[in-house]
Amino acid sequence: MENRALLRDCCEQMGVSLGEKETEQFMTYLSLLLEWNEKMNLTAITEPREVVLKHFADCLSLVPCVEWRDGMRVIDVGTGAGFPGIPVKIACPEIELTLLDSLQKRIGFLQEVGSQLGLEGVHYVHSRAEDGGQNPQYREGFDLCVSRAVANLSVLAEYCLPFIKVGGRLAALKGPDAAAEAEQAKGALKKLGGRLVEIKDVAIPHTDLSHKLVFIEKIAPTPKKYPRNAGKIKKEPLS
Ligand SMILES: C[S@@+](CC[C@H](N)C(=O)[O-])C[C@H]1O[C@@H](n2cnc3c(N)ncnc32)[C@H](O)[C@@H]1O
Repeated sequence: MENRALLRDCCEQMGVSLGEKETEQFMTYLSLLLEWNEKMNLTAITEPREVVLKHFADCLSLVPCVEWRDGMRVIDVGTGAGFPGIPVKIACPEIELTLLDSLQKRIGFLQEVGSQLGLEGVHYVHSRAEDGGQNPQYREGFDLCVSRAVANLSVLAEYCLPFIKVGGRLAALKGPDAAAEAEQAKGALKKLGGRLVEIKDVAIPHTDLSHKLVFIEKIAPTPKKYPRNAGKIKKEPLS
């Protein structure tokens, strides 16, 4: 199946509506990703079909699981080449999206993607999550934080929860060990003002792959001492 048709079929099966314009935006994103990947390390996945399934469809699986609102403030922590933030933004253009990553060259790539796709309401932030979460400009300023493949849930919670408003959510795209990670992160979530809401199983069409979506609600402000510095977070994960 040709890439456009494959993407549209995945979307149909997942209940994501994608028009002509959005489909073309994905095709431009695909070309840019593969072109820039020859000059810099953006993704280990280099087959166009695999990009459509393992990056685009994988990230779009989040779309039917969230109530998207006009002007909703969303941050993607450790976005890398834009996953899951850019696919979500293409499918839900009404959100305000902040893409944060600690690698400047990836932010440069994302700015080019945003410009070529004509995306509006996207903010590009070169920062470590630990620094961004202590910055008053970003702290507790988001309705939703999304993240994929950045850290285990205890560490990820310390990176992400400081960005989220009380009443907002973290949606983490996780592998098969999500439940065990969530169990291990219980103490961390409590200290950071979070509460596990649900873990959803998601199947990716046209593959035998599945992943888990972990939803955490922010129920209390995060104490000022979190996030700690990078060394501390990794050496002594909260428990
Ligand atoms: C394995 S990649 C995953 C990228 C993307 N989320 C995806 O699913 O394809 C991890 C990304 O997180 C970024 N990262 C790791 N630690 C970070 C931190 N403390 N603050 C901000 N970004 C971080 C890295 O630069 C990298 O781009």
